[in-house]
Amino acid sequence: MTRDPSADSRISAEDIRRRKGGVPIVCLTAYTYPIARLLDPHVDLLLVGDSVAMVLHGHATTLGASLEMMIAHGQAVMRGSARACVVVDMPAGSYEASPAQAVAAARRIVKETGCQAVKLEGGVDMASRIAAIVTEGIPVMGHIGLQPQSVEKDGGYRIKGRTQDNIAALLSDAEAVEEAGAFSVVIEGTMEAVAAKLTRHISIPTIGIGASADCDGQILVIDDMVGMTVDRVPKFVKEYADLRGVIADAAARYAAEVRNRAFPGPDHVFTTASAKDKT
Ligand SMILES: Nc1nc(=O)c2c([nH]1)NC[C@@H]1CN(c3ccc(C(=O)N[C@@H](CCC(=O)O)C(=O)O)cc3)CN21
Ligand SMILES: CC(C)C(=O)C(=O)O
Ligand SMILES: [Mg+2]
Repeated sequence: MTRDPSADSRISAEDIRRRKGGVPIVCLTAYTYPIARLLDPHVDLLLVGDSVAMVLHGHATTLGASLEMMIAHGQAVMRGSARACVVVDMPAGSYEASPAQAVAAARRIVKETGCQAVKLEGGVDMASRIAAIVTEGIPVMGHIGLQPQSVEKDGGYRIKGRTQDNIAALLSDAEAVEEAGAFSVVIEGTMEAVAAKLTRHISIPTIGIGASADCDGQILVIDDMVGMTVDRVPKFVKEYADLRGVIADAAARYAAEVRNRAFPGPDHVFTTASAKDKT
């Protein structure tokens, strides 16, 4: 049940673009209908990240995400959100080959999910893909710095902007993404001072993750933020809740009550004496 998909009350990519330098833009990932329902009132932007392949599907890296996977989760998030700008990650292998491949994948994502924008990883090297998608009328969010889809090429998740060469490359990437027409850009896993410098250097909003409080907005993976991630969480994550603990405790109490026959109790079964049956 998509809530009012045509309503212009939904935050657009252009609305996000206009928020450069203003109140920080609040972003989180979302992969499912119930989480989209819960987060939508609190955030400006929901990202259906390809991190879904790791966080929900148990793949070792985001390279396990497919176009079909991203579309299925994008549809679920759109059904649960009414207000946020919804952005869907383009998975590895769906846009690198050519601008034409990128346009075909972006069109399919938007057509099948109704999302507001797509995101892809890369700077100077992927600027032609961004420009081609934007020309089709589909807003694009960039993603520079630490690019998880390049984890095999980089030999791990390495923080960027530690050397002068690296800083110059990041500045070129930020410029290229802006010039290609992106409405905003994620800056992931960079030295703090570099993220702040990139934010001042370009006129589109920067969304930081493991970056800097001086970015124009912040994003985290929802499961990390609520303490649901079972694998090691990156250093930059702040856990605002302990859902692992809440779920483990609930499972332990349920298991004990099933074993000692305390569950189901009188309120959880149908008998002629129970009020529930009189409806
Ligand atoms: N659950 C989850 N949350 C994330 O934020 C996230 C993922 N998964 N998977 C894809 C990427 C990978 N992320 C990461 C993971 C680790 C570091 C990190 O701590 N890097 C250290 C160690 C590098 C190394 O081992 O070589 C660094 O100093 O670079 C950074 C970003 C962020 N992304
Ligand atoms: C964390 C963000 C930026 C992301 O790309 C993802 O979740 O896939
Ligand atoms: Mg991603």
